[in-house]
Amino acid sequence: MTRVIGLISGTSVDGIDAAMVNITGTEGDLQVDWIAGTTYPYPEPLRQKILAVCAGEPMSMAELTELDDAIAQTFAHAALTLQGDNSVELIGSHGQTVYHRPPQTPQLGYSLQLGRGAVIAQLTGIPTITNFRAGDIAAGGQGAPLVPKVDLYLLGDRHHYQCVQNIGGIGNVAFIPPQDPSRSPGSESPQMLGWDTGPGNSLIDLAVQYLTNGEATYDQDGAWAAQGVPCQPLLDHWLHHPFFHEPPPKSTGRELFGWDYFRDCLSDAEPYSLTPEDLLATLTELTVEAIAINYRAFLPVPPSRVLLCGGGSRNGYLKQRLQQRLQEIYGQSVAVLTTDEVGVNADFKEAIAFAVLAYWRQQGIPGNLPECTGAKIPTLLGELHVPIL
Ligand SMILES: Nc1ncnc2c1ncn2[C@@H]1O[C@H](COP(=O)(O)OP(=O)(O)OP(=O)(O)O)[C@@H](O)[C@H]1O
Ligand SMILES: CC(=O)N[C@H]1[C@@H]2OC[C@@H](O2)[C@@H](O)[C@@H]1O[C@H](C)C(=O)O
Repeated sequence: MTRVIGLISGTSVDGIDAAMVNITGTEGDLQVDWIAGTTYPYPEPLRQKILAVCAGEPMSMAELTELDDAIAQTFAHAALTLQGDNSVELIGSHGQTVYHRPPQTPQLGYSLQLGRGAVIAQLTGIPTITNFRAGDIAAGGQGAPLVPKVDLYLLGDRHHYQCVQNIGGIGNVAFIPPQDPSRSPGSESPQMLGWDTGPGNSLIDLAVQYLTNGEATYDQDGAWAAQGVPCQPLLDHWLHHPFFHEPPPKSTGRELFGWDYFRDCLSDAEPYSLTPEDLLATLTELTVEAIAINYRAFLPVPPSRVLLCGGGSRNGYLKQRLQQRLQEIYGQSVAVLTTDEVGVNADFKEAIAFAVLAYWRQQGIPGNLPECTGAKIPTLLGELHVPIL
């Protein structure tokens, strides 16, 4: 058994999710037992700097290195706070994505996560694995999504065609066909798939901040959007965005669905004189429709159930709209649950996944799935930093 802490701050930049778990087994026999989790907020000035650099604001190398170390120190504190009196053998730290560029043949992708591992290892005294995306990218992959292989072993089911749908700042899906070991060798099952579906909460959050002058950061439970009506012509216009129609493998980030895109949305919306409620309903519908379009175009069979995770799984209005939309496109009811309902904490699944990816790195097991990232081969993910005692 290995006790591991997984750390991540995602594209919402809402704080560091830290999960402490006990891990045994390898792949098919992987067992992850939950011990504790916490979300450790960034100090507000640090959060603002991260959002600024994500929005493309210029920064000197000196400022960038300061930011890198400030993030590493905050991640280390999050790990130490969660660790308490427990003995922890390994940390898997995703870090903070500040830039993500998907590959464009012949150019490789590039993905930059800040919070350097040597500092985290030194401050915590715990071996730390970081920089998980680089190995997949060097093998020609998108470097994302990396969580699907963990989803496969934690959430794979004998009978269901499942979609594990993360709705963070950005949305991503892992499509997992039934994992029935008794299936006869000749009876081919569709392969596992995974890709980014487009905006998750990023545009909804930006709209709430814009509409409240920064007083609020998100639409709790979707209560504000639920009072509005989506503007169909505007939605149809936004859905022409090529990312929604690009076949997988594909990945994205705040570079595509951040402030600049939101400003374009606002100017597109001007002729319709929408109320705040209608604007939020339309942006929420964009997230729903992006998921539905991607499923309809790229899944080989309809999912029999969808397991939601990430903060968007707490948005009751969004969840209800997704269920209705999937029923409309497939002409049959599709169960939409949260991963909590099948035993995996929906708020901490990504943090748990980076604990598992670190554990796999230590065991010499590849963490990527080429069918999801487009990498040429399965590769070891991450770099090990050992504290100097
Ligand atoms: N109760 C809630 N109601 C509605 N939305 C919520 C609720 N709780 C969280 N959210 C949304 O979830 C977002 C955070 O989600 P999450 O932490 O999964 O994103 P992330 O991990 O930063 O992003 P990514 O998965 O893209 O890296 C918040 O910014 C907010 O929009
Ligand atoms: C570059 C980057 O940080 N991408 C994230 C982001 O957040 C959601 C989506 O875009 C996802 O594919 C990816 O993270 C998750 C943890 C992944 O790699 O599976």
